[in-house]
Amino acid sequence: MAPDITTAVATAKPSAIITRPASPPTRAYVTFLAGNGDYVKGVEGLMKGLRKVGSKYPLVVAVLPDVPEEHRELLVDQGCIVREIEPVYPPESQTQFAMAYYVINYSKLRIWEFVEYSKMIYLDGDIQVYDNIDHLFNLPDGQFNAVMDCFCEKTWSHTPQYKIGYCQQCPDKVQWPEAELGPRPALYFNAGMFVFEPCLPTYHDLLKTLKVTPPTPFAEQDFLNMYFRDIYSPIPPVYNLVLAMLWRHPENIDLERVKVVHYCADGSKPWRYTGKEDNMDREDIKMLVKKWWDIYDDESLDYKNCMTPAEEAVPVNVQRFLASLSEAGVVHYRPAPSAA
Ligand SMILES: O=c1ccn([C@@H]2O[C@H](COP(=O)(O)OP(=O)(O)O[C@H]3O[C@H](CO)[C@H](O)[C@H](O)[C@H]3O)[C@@H](O)[C@H]2O)c(=O)[nH]1
Ligand SMILES: O[C@H]1[C@H](O)[C@@H](O)[C@H](O)[C@@H](O)[C@H]1O
Ligand SMILES: [Mn+2]
Repeated sequence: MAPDITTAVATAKPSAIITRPASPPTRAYVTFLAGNGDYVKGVEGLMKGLRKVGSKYPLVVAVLPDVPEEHRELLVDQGCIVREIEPVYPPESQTQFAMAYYVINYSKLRIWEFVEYSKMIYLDGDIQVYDNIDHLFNLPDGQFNAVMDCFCEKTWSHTPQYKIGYCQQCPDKVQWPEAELGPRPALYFNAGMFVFEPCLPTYHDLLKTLKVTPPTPFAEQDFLNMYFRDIYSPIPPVYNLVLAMLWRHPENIDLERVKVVHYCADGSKPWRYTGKEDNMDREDIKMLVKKWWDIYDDESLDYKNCMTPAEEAVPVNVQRFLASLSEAGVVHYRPAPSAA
């Protein structure tokens, strides 16, 4: 076993003594926001959810330039760290109609640039956290952790998996026909939630690789699956409940234990919910949509009602100013040192 740091220092030769303590790992949650629509509600809700479960780490929101100032202010007032990112464009020759979709999704790759953090947990804006998941920051470095996806919904109809009824959630139900289709595909994660390490060489390589990779229907999700296939290490579905699992693979889910819910099924975004789309009238869906609203509407979770007296003493405009200096690298300041 490697000696701990105190032993290492005590037994080191004088020339090897560490004079400055190694800085502790810096960690944060990160989400992504594009446009002037209603996804900002999802991000406000997510911030409040992280606070409710007592997360120790801040939430960084990577925003595209088209996010209006009012929305950025709502997020700062809610205790988020807002960071603008440049859009990432897909390789040329793509049909125009899909352009916005690809730009939105590929821009997520910019978060690898946030190297002031050694480890981050990415969460989509349509995710809510119902239990503390800070322990995921302790997963071993050098891996890419995320939850395995399900292939059973119509959104997958373009794939051979869907066509033959194969799903990695129940790989024995329909066997993968190796003879006809070749080796079984690598495990595939949903990219609404993942644990990763920001890193500049990786960031540059991701963008370089993207330039020579034709866009595919699930955009950056397909791309990340391809790029990280060798270090992908699955984590249990409780860390990203893709809602279709409730009706496609109920035997794999214990709803009571679910920590993170991803409102990705068609019609399930709580702030747009009408109950009309397929499966949206299920009792478990109604319960989960209500649970999301309970957090969003809970004023006691608003940042202004949770600040310590010391934090409150710093006016919001000064906090914003400090945050922008921090972003520019002039000072180190976090408007919300923790979500709690
Ligand atoms: O107008 C938009 C659209 C998307 N988003 C951001 O982009 C994320 C991804 O979009 P969705 O959550 O609507 O997409 P899905 O969950 O249906 O999509 C899944 O597939 C996508 C690619 O097809 C991405 O990989 C996404 O992370 C993954 O969860 C959102 O959560 C949100 O954070 C916006 O801010 N504004
Ligand atoms: O991989 C897909 C993709 O992320 C879709 O956008 C989502 O709606 C599906 O549930 C998921 O299986
Ligand atoms: Mn999503």
